[in-house]
Amino acid sequence: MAYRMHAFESRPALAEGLANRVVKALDAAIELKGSATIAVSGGSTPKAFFEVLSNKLVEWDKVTITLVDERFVPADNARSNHLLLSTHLLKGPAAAARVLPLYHEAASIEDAAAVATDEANALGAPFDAVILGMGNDGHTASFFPGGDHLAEALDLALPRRVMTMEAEGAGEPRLTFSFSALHDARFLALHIEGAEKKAVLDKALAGSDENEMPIRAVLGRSATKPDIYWAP
Ligand SMILES: O=C1O[C@H](COP(=O)(O)O)[C@@H](O)[C@H](O)[C@H]1O
Repeated sequence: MAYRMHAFESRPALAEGLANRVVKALDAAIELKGSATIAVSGGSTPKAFFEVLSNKLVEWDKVTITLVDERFVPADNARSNHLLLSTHLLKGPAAAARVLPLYHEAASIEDAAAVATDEANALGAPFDAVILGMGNDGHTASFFPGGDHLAEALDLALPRRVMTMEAEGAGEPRLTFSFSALHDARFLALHIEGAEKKAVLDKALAGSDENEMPIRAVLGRSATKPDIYWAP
């Protein structure tokens, strides 16, 4: 598996280092095509990184931010990844960014996924930056072990899209970008923190079964070599 490891002494140092690298990716995209796109993860890990990034000087009005995955809950739900984004990233200079939510009020989660897919396709591909996280079960985005649509989600032959996912470990039904929409980001990062996540990463790197640990798809088959950002 090919990847670059960036190990930091502390979580604040990681947040600063990753934010600076993301600024570089966004600036380069704006310079090249006048706009930039970034898809970020939810969960607890990205909070400090979001706080640092929100204060960076970027032409944020030219940036569209979306989520790699979302719970099928409205944006005011405490478990919404969108709420995390609104609270920790969409403030200060970054408040000028455009946001593309994955959750939409719709008759069904499938309808919401179709709306999110159409909106994302209008952005153009690939993403300029994708920041993935990882759960202790080896999931990333909403590619959960045992997920009802895991095989389709990881199939690079299928089109870029937002799809639905249900899994025992996922809690609510989920919306997630397909691996085909994420793997070729111009900058592809995996952001993990702590000894437990490092042990999960080491286990993932030592094996090949993507059904057991879907993060292996990212580490083994991404068109873009992933940059792993880790701090104890
Ligand atoms: O369910 C999710 O979890 C992962 C990891 O979250 P963390 O709390 O362990 O940092 C996250 O990457 C994903 O976006 C989120 O929906």
